[in-house]
Amino acid sequence: MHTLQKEIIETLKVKPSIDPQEEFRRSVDFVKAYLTKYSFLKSAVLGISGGQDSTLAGYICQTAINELNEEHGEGTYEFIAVRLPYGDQADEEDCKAAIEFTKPNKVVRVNIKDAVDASEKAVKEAIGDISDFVKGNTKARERMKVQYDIAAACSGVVVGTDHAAEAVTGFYTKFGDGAADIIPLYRLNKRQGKSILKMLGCPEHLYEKAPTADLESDRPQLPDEEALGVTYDAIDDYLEGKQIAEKDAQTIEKWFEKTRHKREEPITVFDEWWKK
Ligand SMILES: NC(=O)c1ccc[n+]([C@@H]2O[C@H](COP(=O)([O-])OP(=O)(O)OC[C@H]3O[C@@H](n4cnc5c(N)ncnc54)[C@H](O)[C@@H]3O)[C@@H](O)[C@H]2O)c1
Ligand SMILES: Nc1ncnc2c1ncn2[C@@H]1O[C@H](COP(=O)(O)O)[C@@H](O)[C@H]1O
Ligand SMILES: O=P(O)(O)OP(=O)(O)O
Ligand SMILES: [Mg+2]
Repeated sequence: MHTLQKEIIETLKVKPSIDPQEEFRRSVDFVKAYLTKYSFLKSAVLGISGGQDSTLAGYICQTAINELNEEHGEGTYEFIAVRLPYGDQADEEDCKAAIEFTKPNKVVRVNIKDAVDASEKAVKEAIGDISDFVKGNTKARERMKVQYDIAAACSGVVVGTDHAAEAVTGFYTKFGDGAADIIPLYRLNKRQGKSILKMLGCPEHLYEKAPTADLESDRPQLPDEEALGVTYDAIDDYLEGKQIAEKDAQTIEKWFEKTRHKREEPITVFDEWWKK
């Protein structure tokens, strides 16, 4: 095994194989324990995109909230699913299916288009043109901002969907979807998340769907694998400690190094990691 591969697996705490039921319970218990530790917390807030990760995180949250309400009285806690389209969402039907499967206590919808377009206009006036790619990251940050507004108004925590297969490549927007209060999928790779959804009886098309950040208007629904230049199968194998094609390992490790800053706190005079 590559030395870096070993370091990555240890850092991201990935197991070579999982028992889906056991890992599901571990995440549910984690959400329950966190919410009950701080008595003012009453809700879990999560953006539901119609993709695999938010479907899984949503089901985990709703299960945790249902159990908390059984233990503490109906209506004490709620899971708030947040729809955050930029205008019309191409995979609207998947989003509806994810909500039907997770059965949130509450669904709210905030169209982020006006806010993102206003920000783009103001920044363009100040500094000149910004690319569609940069605007894509503004969408992710606007989504996170809205979730924090809702969490603040509803005594909630913002739930993130980061997991090992995204963390290793840093395939998320810094302080956008990379920002959250709790991340119950941390430690899982993509196929482990899929196996949990399968065990839970999730509609197959939601976990077999091509993962997409869907941030760029010029390249709608661009598959993550195309943007990354490596498949999730290869990433998952790498994270499970398997030997993969040298070219794929190099691609993964290049992303890992390039995005190291995203997995650290903002850099201070005391930090040394970036000098290596
Ligand atoms: N598929 C899509 O539709 C789509 C669109 C946009 C972004 N993305 C993905 O989302 C992710 C976010 O993109 P990104 O990484 O370009 O933007 P980002 O905003 O997440 O990170 C880039 C920013 O991080 C900071 N930064 C960069 N290198 C640094 C370093 N060495 N030390 C400290 N700070 C540093 C800078 O502020 C830079 O602007 C990427 O993985 C990208 O591919 C996908
Ligand atoms: N369209 C969306 N509506 C609500 N929430 C969304 C939307 N797109 C993304 N999100 C949230 O961001 C994370 C990360 O998405 P990636 O596909 O991994 O980039 C997603 O799990 C939602 O919580
Ligand atoms: O984060 P999601 O739910 O959008 O899943 P995916 O990353 O598979 O698009
Ligand atoms: Mg997605």
